[in-house]
Amino acid sequence: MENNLWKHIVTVRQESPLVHNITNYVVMNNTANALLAAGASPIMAHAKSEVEEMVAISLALVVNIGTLDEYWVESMILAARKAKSLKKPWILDPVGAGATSYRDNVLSELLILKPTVIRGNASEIIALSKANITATKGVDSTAKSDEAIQAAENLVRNYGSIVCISGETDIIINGNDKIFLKNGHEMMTKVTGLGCTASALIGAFIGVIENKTEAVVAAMSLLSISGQLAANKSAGPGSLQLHIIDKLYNITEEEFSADLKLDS
Ligand SMILES: Nc1ncnc2c1ncn2[C@@H]1O[C@H](COP(=O)(O)OP(=O)(O)O)[C@@H](O)[C@H]1O
Ligand SMILES: Cc1ncsc1CCOP(=O)(O)O
Ligand SMILES: [Mg+2]
Repeated sequence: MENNLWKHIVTVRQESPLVHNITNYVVMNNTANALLAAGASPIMAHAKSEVEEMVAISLALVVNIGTLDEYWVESMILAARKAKSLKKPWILDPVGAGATSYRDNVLSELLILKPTVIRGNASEIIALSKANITATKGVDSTAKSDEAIQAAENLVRNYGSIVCISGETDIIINGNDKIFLKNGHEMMTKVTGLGCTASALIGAFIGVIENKTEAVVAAMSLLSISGQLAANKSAGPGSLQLHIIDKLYNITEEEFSADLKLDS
C-alpha cells in the first residue's frame, strides 16, 4: 500500500478526473481550488434538471450536506441514485450529522443509496451510525477518531461503504482492514472546510484509482501531509488556507515520502 500512494497522486495529476460536487456554500470555492491544485477537474452543479447528466459525464460524485435545504436534497438524491445505477463511485460527507433531526433523516435516505465512501469527523460518524445520538457540536467534532471505530464498522457492515474517520489520526476502514494515518496539524481544525476538502479529494481519487481503499488513503495522506508542511510556514489559519492549496499543487515525492506516517 505505502509504495502505491505516490503513484496514485501522479495518476490523479495525469488523468485529471472530472469530479461532480454537490457541496455547501461555505466551501465551494475552496474545494474547487483544492481539486484543481491536486490535478483534478471540479464542477459544482446542483440543478435538478442537470445533475443526472452531470453524473453521467463525471468520473465521481461528491455529496456534501453542509448547507442542505429541501431543493438541494432532492438534487443530491437524484444524483446519488444515478451514480448508483451507473456504478460510478460516490462519496458522502455527512456534515453536521446528529446536529438536527432533519440532517439525520436526509442522511438515512442517502445511506440507502450505498455511498462508495463515507468521510466524516468522529462525532459525525458516531451520529450517522446511531441515528439518535446528537453529540455533534455543529460541524466540529467533540470525539476522537478512535472513539468512532465501532460506529464506522457498523456503517461498513450495513452499507458496504469504505469509512474514513478524520481527525488527529485519520482512520480508514474497509471490511477487516484498518489503516491509521498520523499526519496533519492541529491548526487544520481552525480552517473551515478542510474536512470537505478531504472528501472532495477522495472524490477525485476514487474516480481514477481502481483500489478504492488505497484511493482514500492516498487522498487523505496527500491532504494531511500538505497541511502539516503548509502549517510549518503559516502564521495562522488565514495563510494556512492559502499555503495548503499551494502545497497540494507542488508537493514532491520526497516531501510526501519523508513525512508519511501510516500504520495498518
Ligand atoms: N488535531 C488534528 N491534528 C492533526 N490533523 C488534524 C487534526 N484534526 C483534523 N486534522 C486534519 O484535518 C483534515 C480535516 O479533518 P477534520 O477536521 O476531522 O474534518 P472536519 O472539518 O469535517 O471536522 C484532515 O486531513 C485531518 O487529518
Ligand atoms: C461551517 C459550516 N457550516 C455549514 S457547512 C460548513 C463547513 C464545514 O466544513 P468542514 O466540515 O470541512 O470543516
Ligand atoms: Mg466536516
